[in-house]
Amino acid sequence: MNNASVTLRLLDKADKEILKLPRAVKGALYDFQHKFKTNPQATGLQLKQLKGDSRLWSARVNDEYRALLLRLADTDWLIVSLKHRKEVYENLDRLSYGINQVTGAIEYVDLQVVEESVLRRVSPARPAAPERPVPEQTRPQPQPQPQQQPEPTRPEPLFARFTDEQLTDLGVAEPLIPVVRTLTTEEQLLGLVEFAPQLTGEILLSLFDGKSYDEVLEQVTAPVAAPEPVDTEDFQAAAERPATMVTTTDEALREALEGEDFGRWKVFLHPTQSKLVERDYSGPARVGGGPGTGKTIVALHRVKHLVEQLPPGRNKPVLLTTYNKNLAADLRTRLLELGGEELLSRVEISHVDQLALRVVREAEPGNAKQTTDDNQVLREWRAMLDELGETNWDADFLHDEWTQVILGQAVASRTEYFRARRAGRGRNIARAERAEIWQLAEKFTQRLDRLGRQTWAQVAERAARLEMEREGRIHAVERQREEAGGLDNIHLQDGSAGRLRYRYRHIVVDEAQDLRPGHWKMLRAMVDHDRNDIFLVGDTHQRIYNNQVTLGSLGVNIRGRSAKLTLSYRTTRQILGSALGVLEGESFDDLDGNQETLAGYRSVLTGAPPALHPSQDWESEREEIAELVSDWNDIPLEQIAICVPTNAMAQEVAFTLAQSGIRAVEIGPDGPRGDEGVHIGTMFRFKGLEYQRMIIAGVSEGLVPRNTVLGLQHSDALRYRRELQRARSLLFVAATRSRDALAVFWHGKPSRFLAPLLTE
Ligand SMILES: Nc1ncnc2c1ncn2[C@@H]1O[C@H](COP(=O)(O)OP(=O)(O)OP(=O)(O)O)[C@@H](O)[C@H]1O
Repeated sequence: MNNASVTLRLLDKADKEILKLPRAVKGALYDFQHKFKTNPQATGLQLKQLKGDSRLWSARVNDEYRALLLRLADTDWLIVSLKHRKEVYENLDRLSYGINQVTGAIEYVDLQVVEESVLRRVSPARPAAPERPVPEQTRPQPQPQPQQQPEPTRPEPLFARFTDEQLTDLGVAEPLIPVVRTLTTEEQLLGLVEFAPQLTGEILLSLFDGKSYDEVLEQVTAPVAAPEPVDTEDFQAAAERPATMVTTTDEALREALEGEDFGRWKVFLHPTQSKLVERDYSGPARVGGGPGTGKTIVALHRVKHLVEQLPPGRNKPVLLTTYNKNLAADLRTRLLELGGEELLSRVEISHVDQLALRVVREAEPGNAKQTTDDNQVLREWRAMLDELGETNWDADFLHDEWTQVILGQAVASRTEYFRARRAGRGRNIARAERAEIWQLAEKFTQRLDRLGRQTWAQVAERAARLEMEREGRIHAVERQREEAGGLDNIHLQDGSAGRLRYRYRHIVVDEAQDLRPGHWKMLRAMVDHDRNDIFLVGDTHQRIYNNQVTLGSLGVNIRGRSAKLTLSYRTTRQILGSALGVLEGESFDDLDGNQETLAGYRSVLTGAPPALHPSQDWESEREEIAELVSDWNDIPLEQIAICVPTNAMAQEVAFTLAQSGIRAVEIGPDGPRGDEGVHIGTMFRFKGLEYQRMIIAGVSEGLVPRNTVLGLQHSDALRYRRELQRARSLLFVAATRSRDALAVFWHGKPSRFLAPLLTE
């Protein structure tokens, strides 16, 4: 045996066993992997084949513990479990392993562990359906109710309507079928899911939640099915498939064995995630998917993958960008965790406005304008309209029109504006009205100029123009080179042009749904049209700013390179069902003018349904919130967040909490303004964030959506619809931030968006 090249890997779920072990055993395991890789045959390791079995081996970790290993090939080993010495050698038939015939993944099951987990959950009095009904999308099939008779009949098994063959065709691990047949309650099913291979859990929960066989086949199985026929004897080929979730590098193995804070996201990507990370795309690619499906995780791994393909160097040819400063800081932290300083040193991380501002400053070093946020700009619009005595147009409308149509499409003249497309902008506007708007927009631009201010939309638009001009110069140089017959013998007219290159080789964008058209044009011009040029992740259901774009029209052609993640790693099935209810009836785009749905969006995590808290008035609501936060004293305050409709309400909640002695920090545009305390902010601030428990407060009619939105219903029906959708998306984002618990508060009349939750 060639000891120098021993491969040792860890199968997913074995890490969960390891996490539960005493610290000393983990330490021993760490030493074990080192010794094993040096020489598996070393006597101290007592490597031996388990009786009657060709692939399953055991090795000594310490006096008490043994590692169970699958021998994939001569020098290729896979740790599948870690057990107490006494548990390893009895009843070996219970240890089952094989290659899933649908996905080609290696699966390992300890039937005894699964059976015990199911038995622990036996609770005969409980019906099979979840404790509380959930909305239609995730509603389980009607289940038989327990009989009222003194002699209860046995409840029907959960999966009686499916044949064994159907279950295995979907990808359920074959050795588990007999146990699956015994399940009669949701609790038991959850017991099985805990120790079953990942796919088995996903399939069974989807069926349990009411999805049809065909839906599960399409949404759960097909995305992970092996593209080629599966050889169920070829373990080494199976180990290389994305469907087999294993550690692939020594470092990842060490981390998984070591880590108290071991991040599974760093190592065990879902097969659908890893395929997207590793794919070679012929041009810009997009990954969509509901909240918590790991889009950011995929973006981070994609960056790592791209960096690994780069030739050695010291520059930063990869740009990772997102919507705001806070999220960019978070990306930096996580990228560092994923790949250390070495990875970070090849990646530029900037939020997109910062990037645009840098481009503008670089081109106009004298530009000392102050950049103003949307609220200030709106105030300025109002002030101008007041001064002009203008009552035909309201500030919000003009601001949106200026930002989205005039700046968004880089409209440069009145004539161009007459012709500009106003798709999705609400009511039609006649030519004479356009002339009025154009004049007001010009006045407003001059006013800002005089004040020495600029808006972020102006910066984005300016940066886009500058970058496009720059790209034009790059093309001109290339043409010169070609005409001169090569690089060496050319005489460049512009001395600087020789150094002029695209700024990046690859661009990765998170939170893509909220970028402005100007941002896209700028990014497009920063990278050559080449393989793997732009990779963007985002979810239009979470679009909370009015920046609807059609990427194709901005030069970012994602057609044919669009994919979707559907398994939530954050939100429980209960919260997910309620959150989907909030979006009911709306339709969403795919960033490229087509429709996008959340079909297949699911979770295997289970928890309590959202708690609903009606209150008399705002004051009592705040007091009840303070009480709930005091009750949640089993977790750090920073893991709790409170989300409210307005800034004023955020301050009021913070005040009430302070009176109860609870520390709180507000989340500003750049993130939390302090380290300690419950996080409080408006719904806008929670984009991309995640908390253990979440309170959404003030979900009252008139606040969510705002009265001003409701007022548009008769004056501007299209804009009303759009604003209503945006308000729904805001609530959807807020509701999907929590991992464990969600509490919804309101006073007076509940928001119309809560109707699906209240009628259950
Ligand atoms: N393969 C994985 N293994 C373990 N955890 C994962 C995995 N993928 C994602 N997660 C976890 O799920 C959570 C959500 O991931 P992430 O933030 O990437 O989702 P997202 O799709 O970007 O969410 P949102 O759209 O709500 O911002 C995070 O806690 C992340 O660590």
